This record gives sequence, structure tokens and C-alpha cells, in this order.
Amino acid sequence: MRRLGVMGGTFDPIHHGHLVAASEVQSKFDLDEVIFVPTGQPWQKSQREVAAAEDRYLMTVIATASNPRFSVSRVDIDRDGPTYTADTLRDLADRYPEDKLFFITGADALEQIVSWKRVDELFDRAHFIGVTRPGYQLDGHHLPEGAVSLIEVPAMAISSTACRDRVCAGEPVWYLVPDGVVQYISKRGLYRC
Ligand SMILES: Nc1ncnc2c1ncn2[C@@H]1O[C@H](COP(=O)(O)OP(=O)(O)OP(=O)(O)O)[C@@H](O)[C@H]1O
Ligand SMILES: O=C(O)c1ccc[n+]([C@@H]2O[C@H](COP(=O)([O-])O)[C@@H](O)[C@H]2O)c1
Repeated sequence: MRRLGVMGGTFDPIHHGHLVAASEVQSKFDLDEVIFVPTGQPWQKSQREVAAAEDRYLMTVIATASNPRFSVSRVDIDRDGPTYTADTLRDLADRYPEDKLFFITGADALEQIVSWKRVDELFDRAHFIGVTRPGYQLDGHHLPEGAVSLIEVPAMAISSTACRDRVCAGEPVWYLVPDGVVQYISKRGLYRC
């Protein structure tokens, strides 16, 4: 039985906050692999335009390529309709029936979990790991006992929103996102106003 981390996110774009969180959880929980899963249609972000799924997927591949323990799954971008983590975890469990899944979320996402679709299924399918994020309180009291572990990760005050805003304003995103992602954003003309 392998121990598989699942790092779900819109990754619009992926940044070093995501990568540090995944790396820290991989090490602390002795995970064999962390699978990054870009969302297909993030229904709770429908109030704004999200970059094309293929662009977000490719940026995630570029950002994770150098880490032998990181991989990327298309499971959410290849499924039609809004992305629900209950479906993500069901599909990954079907694909890796022998393995134990650990779903990684930042403090902000953890706070929102009760609003997710079919929330009751989630904790049967994976153990949840909530990680600290600057500006948010990490709290698992609203979740079933034993369903979630809370851990501190190095503080990275970075968000995808801030990265998009910086590109739009003509400001650099070097060192906030991996070098290859800076170049991909520029090559594809993403996030220009
Ligand atoms: N700086 C960070 N530190 C720790 N966790 C983070 C950080 N940024 C994002 N995460 C977590 O990574 C997951 C995916 O986040 P997401 O792709 O929505 O990035 P984001 O920066 O929150 O994006 P946006 O600003 O567009 O809302 C979520 O669980 C989120 O809490
Ligand atoms: O299952 C849901 O209803 C649900 C609602 C909002 C977010 N999520 C998941 O939470 C992860 C982070 O999402 P986001 O929108 O903050 O990028 C990602 O894997 C999403 O699929 C899941």
C-alpha cells in the first residue's frame, strides 16, 4: 500500500506556496508521491474568468517536473461538469485501489469544506491534511474527529490572485512562481489586462 498525497487546486497559476505546502506534507507524512490535480471547472470560482484548463495543467506539469515525488493528474480536467472533490477522490481510488489517499488543503480551503458537494463522502475516501497559510486561521473543529490533521508549513504569503494581478500590472512574478511558469505565462500571454 502506497501513501499518496492529493493536492487539488485551480493553479491559476501554480506558485511556490502550493509547492512548499506539498513538499512539506510529503516529507512529514512520508508520502510516496504527491499528485497535483488541477480543477476542471472550479464552481466556487465561477464569479471570475479562469484560465483554460490545458494552460493550468501545463503550468502544473512544468512546476512539478523536477521533483521525482510529484506528479500531475488530468482526472478533474478530463471530467465534464463542475469539479467536486468527492469525484476526484472516487476516481483516484478507482485508479489506485491499493493505496491510501491524503488530501492536502490550505487553511482557507479547509474553512470552506462544509460547503463542498457531498461533503460526507470526503472523509471516508481520504485523510485530510490542513496546512497553515498566512492570513488564515487553521482550524478543524467543524470537521469529524480524526478526519483531519493540521500541520504548520513554511509561511509563503503568495496567492494566484496576487500573481495574476502582478502580471496584469506589468510587475514581475519571478520567484513567486517557478521560472518555467514565468516563461509560460509570458509565451501564452496569460493574465494580461
Ligand atoms: N500560500 C499558500 N500556502 C499554503 N497553502 C496554499 C497557499 N496558496 C494556496 N494554497 C492552497 O492550495 C490549494 C489550491 O489553491 P488555489 O489554486 O486556489 O490557489 P490560491 O492562491 O488560493 O488561488 P486564488 O488566489 O486564485 O484563489 C488550496 O487548498 C489552498 O488553500
Ligand atoms: O467538492 C467541492 O464541491 C469543492 C468546492 C471547492 C473547492 N474544491 C476543491 O478544493 C481544492 C482547492 O480549490 P480552489 O477552488 O481553492 O482552487 C480543489 O481541489 C477543488 O476541487 C472542491
